[in-house]
Amino acid sequence: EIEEEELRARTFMQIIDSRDATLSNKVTLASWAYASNLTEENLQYQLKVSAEAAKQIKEDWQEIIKYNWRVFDDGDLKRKFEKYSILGVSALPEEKYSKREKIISDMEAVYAKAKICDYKDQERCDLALEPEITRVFETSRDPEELKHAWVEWRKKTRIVRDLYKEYVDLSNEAARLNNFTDYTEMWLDDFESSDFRQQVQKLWEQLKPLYLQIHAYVRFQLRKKYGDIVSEKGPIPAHLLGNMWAQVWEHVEGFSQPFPGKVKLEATPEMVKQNYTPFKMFKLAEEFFVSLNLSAMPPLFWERSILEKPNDGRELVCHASAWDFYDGKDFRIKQCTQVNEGDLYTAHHEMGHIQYYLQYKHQPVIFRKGANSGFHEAVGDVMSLSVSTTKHLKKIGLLDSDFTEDPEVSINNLYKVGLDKIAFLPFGYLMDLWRWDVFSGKITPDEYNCKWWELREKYQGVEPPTNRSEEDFDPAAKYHIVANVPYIRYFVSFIIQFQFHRALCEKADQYDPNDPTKKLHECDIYQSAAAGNALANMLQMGSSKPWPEAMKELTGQPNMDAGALLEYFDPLLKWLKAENKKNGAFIGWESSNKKCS
Ligand SMILES: C=C(C[SeH])C(=O)N1CCC[C@H]1C(=O)O
Ligand SMILES: [Zn+2]
Repeated sequence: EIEEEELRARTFMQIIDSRDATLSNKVTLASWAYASNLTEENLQYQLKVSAEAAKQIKEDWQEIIKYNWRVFDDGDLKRKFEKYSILGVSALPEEKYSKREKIISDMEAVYAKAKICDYKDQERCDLALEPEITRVFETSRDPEELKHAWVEWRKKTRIVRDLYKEYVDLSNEAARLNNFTDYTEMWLDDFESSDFRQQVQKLWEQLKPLYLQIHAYVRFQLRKKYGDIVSEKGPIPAHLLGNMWAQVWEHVEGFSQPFPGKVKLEATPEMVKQNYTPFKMFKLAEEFFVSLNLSAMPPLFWERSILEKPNDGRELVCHASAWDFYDGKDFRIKQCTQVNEGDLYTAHHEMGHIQYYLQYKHQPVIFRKGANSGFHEAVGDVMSLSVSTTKHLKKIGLLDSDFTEDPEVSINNLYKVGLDKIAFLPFGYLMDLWRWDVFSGKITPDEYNCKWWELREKYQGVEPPTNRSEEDFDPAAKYHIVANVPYIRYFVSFIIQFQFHRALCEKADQYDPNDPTKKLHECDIYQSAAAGNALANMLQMGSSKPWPEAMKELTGQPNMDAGALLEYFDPLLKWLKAENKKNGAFIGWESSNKKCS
């Protein structure tokens, strides 16, 4: 009677799948409505729809667990039941479920609506994170102005500290109702690898020497520019690195290029000169995907996406995001796009999510996810690795027409990419190192902030511009913390995207380890259908198979491997080591003299 039960189970799964599609569409529409217009009415509607969905999911789950799915023959059917048998946060009793949903929505709204006063004009107090405060970090070279923005933003976002503690407790309660030890274990279940944390720790250890070199070089350059506020051997003051969270450092490139005096490697002036608009930026991104024989954006994408910040006075979540509405037709991006190079790469990043949605839209809903969440974050960045090459930027007319390649310019560009990709690694790691310990109880609420700064110093070698205390709650200054979005996916992405890039560059005949004229960091896969087809074959799998099988499908081997990133940046590592030696730059950092109490 196993066969008979398996037949019934197959029919039942089809019913569950279509029910899941309808429900997911409704929940996503309500969530989009609120995120795009943060009114009380839209919040109430989102909470109502979310509560109803949780109720329905719990009812379906009662049915699902009645099947003896562990002994089924059909692996595909088994995998569906295995995934549906984990109820998730819907396991919470209704009022606790809604309480937790409201807490997350409220924390996200605080972040989205937060405003600070202008350093130069204290009367003007309407500066939002995007675009105003972001622009200060990218353009100001006044340490006092940067410190003001850094401190004031954190004063406005730390007010969620008590909400966050409740969110942690409710999330752990939900995890335990799913037979996980805590919410950390529930998050990590996604990676389907029992030793995932060890794998990630080992990857960081392989990458740390490269990070130490770029950290030492950047600190040396910042000390030259800003003087003694940057110590010779201590951590780097976080407000001087061109980014609110010091997570990417490309905005210090202008005054720290390995070979100064070379042509500027920035596309922004050309974009402005050529009257680029956000729409044109996304059209350019689409054209890159189509050139690889991948899918164009469907009509609804252009009709329903929000590609620039609305100027009708509404409040909305500006943090860039890509949305799947689970009906095979409606896919959207919401991004408060500015016309600059960084946002052009973000546009490619977000469109990478949409491409993944399009490639797996034929899958049952339960498999319409990345092979793991790091895969989803990597797709768009793989495109940007090609787009950001000087040869590509020149090809699309975004570099000076009289631009000429030479080995020093190549190092300058590799350095610029490194200020994004290498600098990011410890931040991408420590975000969830902190949260894993918070959910597991190793970090208690009375030490939330000072443990955060311990990790920021230990892994990233940065320090706050002023002393901190437990009055502060600096993790909440970062979107993903208040929005309940895991982060280790980005650390994974920044490693595997180089494995994907290397595989695609070989397919595009743009890279050959034995041919010095086909270097990995100069590869541009543009217009290679061979590369695009190989990528599509992997993307179409969705999460229907464990991620090592998807990794093997594209790269020929099943593991995460730092080797591709190290190979890509090897010429830069050689240059940095020599330069740091020549400058007598201190490698690593001594403990900070800033206090947290
Ligand atoms: C662009 C997105 C939306 Se999925 C993002 O959150 N990213 C992309 C890179 C890292 C991380 C961040 O901004 O912190
Ligand atoms: Zn993303």
